[in-house]
Amino acid sequence: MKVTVVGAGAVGASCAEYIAMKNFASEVVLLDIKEGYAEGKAMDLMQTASLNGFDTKITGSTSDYSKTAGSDIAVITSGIPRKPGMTREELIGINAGIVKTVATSLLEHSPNVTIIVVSNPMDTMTYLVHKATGLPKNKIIGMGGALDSARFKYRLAQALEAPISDVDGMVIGGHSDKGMVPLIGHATRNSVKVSEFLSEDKMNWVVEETKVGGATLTGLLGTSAWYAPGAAVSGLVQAIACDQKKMFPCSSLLEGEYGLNDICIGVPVILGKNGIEKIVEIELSDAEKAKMQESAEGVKKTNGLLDV
Ligand SMILES: NC(=O)c1ccc[n+]([C@@H]2O[C@H](COP(=O)([O-])OP(=O)(O)OC[C@H]3O[C@@H](n4cnc5c(N)ncnc54)[C@H](O)[C@@H]3O)[C@@H](O)[C@H]2O)c1
Ligand SMILES: O=C(O)C[C@H](O)C(=O)O
Repeated sequence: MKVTVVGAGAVGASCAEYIAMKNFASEVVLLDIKEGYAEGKAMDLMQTASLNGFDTKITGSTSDYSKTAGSDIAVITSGIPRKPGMTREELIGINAGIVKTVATSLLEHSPNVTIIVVSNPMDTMTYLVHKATGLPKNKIIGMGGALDSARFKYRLAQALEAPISDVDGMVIGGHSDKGMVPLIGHATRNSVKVSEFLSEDKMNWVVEETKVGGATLTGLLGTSAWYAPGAAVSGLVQAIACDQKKMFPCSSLLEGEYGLNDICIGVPVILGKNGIEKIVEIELSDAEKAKMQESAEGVKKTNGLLDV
């Protein structure tokens, strides 16, 4: 199993590290445009192999896509991150050009690749990869909901004063400060709805903190987060590489599901060796449907800025 990660910055290196630590891939190629940067990150990570006990071979490449040839899975993290006070949507001007070039270069050397899009604004970048590559829709996956759901569970555990392993919950919709739809009505503590334990105010707090999860970290760090994003990507890569049939909310091209068309947005999907093997349509309340609709309108507005 060969995995390429484009962009050897904070998120790309974290992806490579978590993938290697899980020891399921034979090879990870890191690629960046900064001369020597991916090679340096790869060497540093390889020097953790004997310490951390993995056999995955990590190599680096400066802009040489021939090194990525025959990749089964590629992760696109190249592009700029936001700074405090910015929205993810403001990154489109620079990141759209980068993501389009990267996706087409990947495909030239790996025609059967499955692409996981991370660069922001992620739902729009995922849509752009569809338009730019023409790959089948099961082979293009946007990562956002897996991360947002992890943040949702973190806040749920805090509010419940419970261990995270006790809680379950999912975030669908667009990966944006306003567009996320944390499904608080479906969230559980050991199969019991969290509304049995939490006041309306506490549940609202959980939802609002989840939606601004990325912005809160950007404010603290001065740039956006990388540990949880890298871990979330590694979970998707592993589900595909190991044919796990695991369910994650991912940005997926919709053709009528959830009443939406011609849009990539976060919905629950089953990930296995064929990428997105199924889009799962869950029953939403009227309020949740309205939020999903509003979220989709936001994503479509950003898609409208693309030159496709
Ligand atoms: N979807 C998500 O949940 C999620 C989570 C975290 C970050 N992100 C996004 O991921 C992106 C990367 O974030 P980061 O913190 O790693 O940024 P970073 O600046 O640390 O790394 C980005 C890397 O991309 C490289 N790059 C730029 N253009 C390139 C090109 N044409 N080809 C190859 N490499 C190129 C840069 O040299 C840099 O090393 C940002 O757009 C950020 O918003 C998304
Ligand atoms: O917040 C960001 O801009 C990066 C990423 O989308 C995140 O949610 O951490």
